[in-house]
Amino acid sequence: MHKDTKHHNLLFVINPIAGDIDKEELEEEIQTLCHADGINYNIYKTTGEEDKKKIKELLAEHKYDAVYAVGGDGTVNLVSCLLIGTTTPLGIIPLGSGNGLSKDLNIPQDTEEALQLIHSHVVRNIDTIDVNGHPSVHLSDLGFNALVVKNFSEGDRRGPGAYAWIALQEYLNYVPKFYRIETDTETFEGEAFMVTIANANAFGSNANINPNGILNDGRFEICLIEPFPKPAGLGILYKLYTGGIDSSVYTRILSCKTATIYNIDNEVVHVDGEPVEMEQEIKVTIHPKSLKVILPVPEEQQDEPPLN
Ligand SMILES: Nc1ncnc2c1ncn2[C@@H]1O[C@H](COP(=O)(O)OP(=O)(O)OP(=O)(O)O)[C@@H](O)[C@H]1O
Repeated sequence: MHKDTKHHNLLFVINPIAGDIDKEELEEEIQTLCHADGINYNIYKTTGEEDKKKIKELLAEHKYDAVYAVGGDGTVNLVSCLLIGTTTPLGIIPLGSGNGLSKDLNIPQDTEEALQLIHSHVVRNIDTIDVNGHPSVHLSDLGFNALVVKNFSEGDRRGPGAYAWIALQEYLNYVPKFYRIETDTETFEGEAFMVTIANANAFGSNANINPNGILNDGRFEICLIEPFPKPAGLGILYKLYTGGIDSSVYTRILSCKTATIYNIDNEVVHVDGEPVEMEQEIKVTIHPKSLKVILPVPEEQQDEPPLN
């Protein structure tokens, strides 16, 4: 068994609806694993109402060694908001329709394997981003994708098929919006199809909008897809799914530590997959290494003796 530290007291925040996956068996597995390792644990099931307040109360009452978010990127964001700037690490058991951050962190997508992180892991620090007071750990967007996310979250159907269908319908009529973006190093002014504020790399769909992003380099990227003729859409999609979007003539990447985005056309915004209402002026700042995350033990360390 290899660990940076042994955890004795865990909280699991389970989103029962995430990914449309039944999680009752998972609760039994958590019980078996924790009992086998002498770990105390609590489970909090989200309701979608006042979850942040209730989890905050649990965190104040108990001294948890780690909190596992069991769900998709929305659940990961909910838990992260409460752990940023603390010494308590975030664990992820990816069980949503979008599990983007867990993929960027190389957390196993298989539930049994991800649960092994309870026994064996390392803890590392990653950057987080503040988007007008909303913490973002993964990817936030203005423009086309944010509109699709909003329509998807308001719809009844879940899953990648429903998302793709909404995206196709919106794509046919979408008109790029106007933005002014001032970063600590450069200024962009013009129309864009999509503006992504990227701490990480790829959306849960595996579309890699920021192939060279590093989660702990003290910087974030603003990834622009500029207006393009509709027939070029397939080529852009291909590059998004093959890790080459930065080579497209329609993209521009601004690497920075701070930025102000003037959302002049009041386009919709999402933060880590959740639609959010925002002012026209959006201030973005990086908080370097402000969140501790639980990760698989890197292969090269697997034969070393445990630290304690
Ligand atoms: N018990 C619940 N009933 C309904 N909605 C819930 C419940 N618990 C959490 N939610 C909502 O689930 C969303 C987060 O879901 P998450 O991203 O973790 O999983 P997901 O399957 O990827 O979701 P989505 O498909 O909506 O992106 C939040 O909008 C939250 O308000």
